[in-house]
Amino acid sequence: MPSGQDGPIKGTSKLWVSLSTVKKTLFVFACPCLLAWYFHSLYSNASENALNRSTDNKFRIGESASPARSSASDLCRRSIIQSLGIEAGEFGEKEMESFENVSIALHLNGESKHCGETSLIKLIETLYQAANEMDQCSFIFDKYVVEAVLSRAFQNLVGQTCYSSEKDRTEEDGLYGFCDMGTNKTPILADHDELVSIAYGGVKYLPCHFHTRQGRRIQGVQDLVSGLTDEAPCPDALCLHLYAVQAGRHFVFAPGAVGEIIELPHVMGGNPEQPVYLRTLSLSPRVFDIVNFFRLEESQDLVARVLKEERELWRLKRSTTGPDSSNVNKRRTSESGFDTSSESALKLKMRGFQALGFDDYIETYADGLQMLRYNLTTAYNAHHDFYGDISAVTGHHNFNSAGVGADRFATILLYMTEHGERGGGETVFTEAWPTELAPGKRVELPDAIESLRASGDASMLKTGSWEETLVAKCRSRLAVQPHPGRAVLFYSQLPNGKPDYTSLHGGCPVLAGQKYAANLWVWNSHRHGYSEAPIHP
Ligand SMILES: O=C(O)CCC(=O)C(=O)O
Ligand SMILES: [Fe+2]
Repeated sequence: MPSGQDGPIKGTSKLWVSLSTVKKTLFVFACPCLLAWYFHSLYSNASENALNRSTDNKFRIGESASPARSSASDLCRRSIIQSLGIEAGEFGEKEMESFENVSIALHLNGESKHCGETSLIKLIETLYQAANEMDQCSFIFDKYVVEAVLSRAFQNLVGQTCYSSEKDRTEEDGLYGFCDMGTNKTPILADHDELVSIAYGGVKYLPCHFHTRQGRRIQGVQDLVSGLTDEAPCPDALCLHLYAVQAGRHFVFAPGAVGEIIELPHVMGGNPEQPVYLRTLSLSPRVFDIVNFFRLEESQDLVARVLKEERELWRLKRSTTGPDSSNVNKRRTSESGFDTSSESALKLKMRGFQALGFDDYIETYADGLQMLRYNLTTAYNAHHDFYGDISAVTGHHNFNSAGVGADRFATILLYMTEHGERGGGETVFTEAWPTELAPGKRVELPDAIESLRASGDASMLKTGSWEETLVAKCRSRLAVQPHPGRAVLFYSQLPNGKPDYTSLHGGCPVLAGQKYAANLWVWNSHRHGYSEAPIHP
């Protein structure tokens, strides 16, 4: 059973706060200048091998499409080129030529290995074909149109190798079968109605959304070019890695190795002068340090505030578990309280969404910041932060995140204190081994218990108690040591929404001092208790 308590619900209306500069591609075609026509003629023949549909209604790559171009296709070509900033003189012929050498790797959400590869120039050519076929030529490219057009272009370019491995999908479905997981597996997110579906072969598919390796959502055609700077210098000759994310799902970071760094230049951290970046601690479960996420004063402010809190629902008191905050759990002996409204809590929640690759902060997807206090010997035994499909218990909320339900998706744990090497208080991931340890050096639990007892470090705990066993795990499994200002991210769900059972973790018994920490929980959709939340049928 996860840490209970969704936290008091502040209100039932959606609060939308735009986090990032909304990069809507808004290029008004006011003056069809010579340059546009130059590029128009330069590229007028270049796209004829793109997005071709054969008579059996399957996409074919590399075959020639009908060369007859309508004026709509001219408009598409001009508008895409203009969206790249070329008409504004930002990019000249040389830049366009250089796009040919820029490779783009497409990954399925959460996959470190790419499933397909193309060049930027091919993608641009295919984009205007796709926009034309979808009747979406315009000098104003809405973000959702861009996503639909990109989905269609990638379906054509790499759809033969980028497809879903889910049981109910085949190679034939290509990328569309991945982007649209079907009505039973597509949670209705806050922006669901804005999605622009793609009609193909008599079927309508929901589009993917596309993110850079750092998690930024592609919002306009020009982001394909500005995204390049995120990757410079081109690693392994692939200059831009894009991640296709299924409709209804969220971007999940996809490192290839422990220790890998992922910079988050779009996130303004605790110290605005210093960069924010992820350091990969584990691949399964996916655990990361978020370096420079928050600063000491923010942490002190949160602690001071919760200590002053007197209202029953929010004040620090013995923690409970379960979605309705009703059960005192013998295996969770900490105290907890909620900060749903302070400026620091709101700022951190917004920063958390931004770090996760959300382009909007959605209040109904977050619990209130949960403040934690652990006195000597108190702890939280290994648990998952997701609830699982417990609709039978709660009666109405649909927690089945693998379907259309909503459950906890990711946790950002904030630490406010430190306890020294042997002072406990770590967060242990009991299914993962310490990063730096060679496989031959791993210590199994019975040996870990024996050496703990020999050390006398846990003498204040009852022999044979779950707390003692937990300390032994904390010393032999992947454990994150608390430090003031340290923040750790881990996912409770897999990229397809299924619960990640390897995310089992616990708060280790505190053996020195008093621990303060906070949970920032992000759900995959509207959380339990809100009127928009998914209801079990
Ligand atoms: O205190 C910790 O280190 C972990 C806390 C935790 O996992 C929780 O409250 O859900
Ligand atoms: Fe937890």
